[in-house]
Amino acid sequence: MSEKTRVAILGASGYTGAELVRLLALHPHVRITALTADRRAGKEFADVFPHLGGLDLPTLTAIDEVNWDVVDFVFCALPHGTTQEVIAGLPERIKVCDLSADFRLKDTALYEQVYGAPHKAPDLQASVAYGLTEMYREQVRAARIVANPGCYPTGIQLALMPLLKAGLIEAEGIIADAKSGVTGAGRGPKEGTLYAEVTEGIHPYGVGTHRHGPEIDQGLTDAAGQPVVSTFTPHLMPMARGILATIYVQTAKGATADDLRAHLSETFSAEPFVRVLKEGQVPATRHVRGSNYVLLNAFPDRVPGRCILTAVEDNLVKGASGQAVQNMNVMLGFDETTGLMQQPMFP
Ligand SMILES: NC(=O)C1=CN([C@@H]2O[C@H](COP(=O)(O)OP(=O)(O)OC[C@H]3O[C@@H](n4cnc5c(N)ncnc54)[C@H](OP(=O)(O)O)[C@@H]3O)[C@@H](O)[C@H]2O)C=CC1
Ligand SMILES: CC(=O)N[C@@H](CCC(=O)OP(=O)(O)O)C(=O)O
Repeated sequence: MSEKTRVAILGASGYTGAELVRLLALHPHVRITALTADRRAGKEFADVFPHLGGLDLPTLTAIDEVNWDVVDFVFCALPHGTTQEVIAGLPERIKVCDLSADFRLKDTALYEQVYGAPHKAPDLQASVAYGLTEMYREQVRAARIVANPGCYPTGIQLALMPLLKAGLIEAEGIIADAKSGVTGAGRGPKEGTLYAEVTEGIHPYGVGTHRHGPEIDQGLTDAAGQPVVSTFTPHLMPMARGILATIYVQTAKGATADDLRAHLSETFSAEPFVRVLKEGQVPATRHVRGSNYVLLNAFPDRVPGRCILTAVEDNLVKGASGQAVQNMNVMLGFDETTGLMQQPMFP
């Protein structure tokens, strides 16, 4: 057995950082050699996340205290806007999977417009692969830096890209309505994620303006081979994890929901983490909790010429840390499912 890959997790005291630790604890080819935090630097990981207290892990440090000589691969789980400079400063031999939004948009001018700040590493951007693994596997395999997709764009693009590529749905009139658990907003304290603000209610946010809209359109445009501008509305749900996307599409002339489902089934038949459900089966966030699966289905609409697609995923797993481990497996030549085959917990 060759030497284990030495992994650093930057932002390990956050939700996606903790999920990375949980998943990597089962990974036979890696060893965690550095964990970083900001406010919690200096603390033991087990004191921050007692549920993972049984693991032998390094103490949380500030990023500038990491000894890069003992790191081969970096997961960057920092807030967006903080990542470009950090990654630009890493030794070139280190491969990176970035969970933030900092490198997801290929057009740096669009990035500046959407995120309201200049891109701090535009030279690196051109070589970054977008890590929607099932759609961009070969680019991921060849890349030194992979931008892990946003949680909402993961399920939405997986449902739509194959259908646009095949010409089974129209590029116009796509509407994605999505609901997320509160962990999607991160662990840092914010008024909007206080218990009293979230429980016993649901509300949309970023209506017509959410920053994942342009990210979704980037993939849809690539798949359609023509510009796609979609409608995307996220909602915050009184639950900890999970995303459900309900997507309304105009079918190409003559195409039915059965055709869409059959094409998705065929496209993903060899994919370990994307399952297309049987006719009429309704996906639920409870069916993917803690797992790296995405479940898809297609339903007929009463409105002639329209269909309804559904996608569910765990925002912290396939929507973040699970997909990041999947991308690492591809980048480093490991079996893609290594460390990721745990089944969902139910209920
Ligand atoms: N949550 C989700 O479902 C998803 C999140 N993402 C993205 O992944 C990234 C991490 O998200 P998440 O884990 O939810 O975030 P959290 O807010 O839970 O964690 C953020 C982490 O970054 C550290 N940190 C915060 N500010 C700084 C700073 N200025 N310099 C260095 N470290 C800092 C925090 O340390 P400390 O705890 O000490 O403050 C913590 O370890 C974000 O970019 C997010 O957008 C992507 C997909 C899904
Ligand atoms: C519930 C919630 O607040 N969700 C986050 C998205 C989390 C995520 O995947 O995306 P990023 O990596 O792009 O931050 C939001 O809407 O901003």
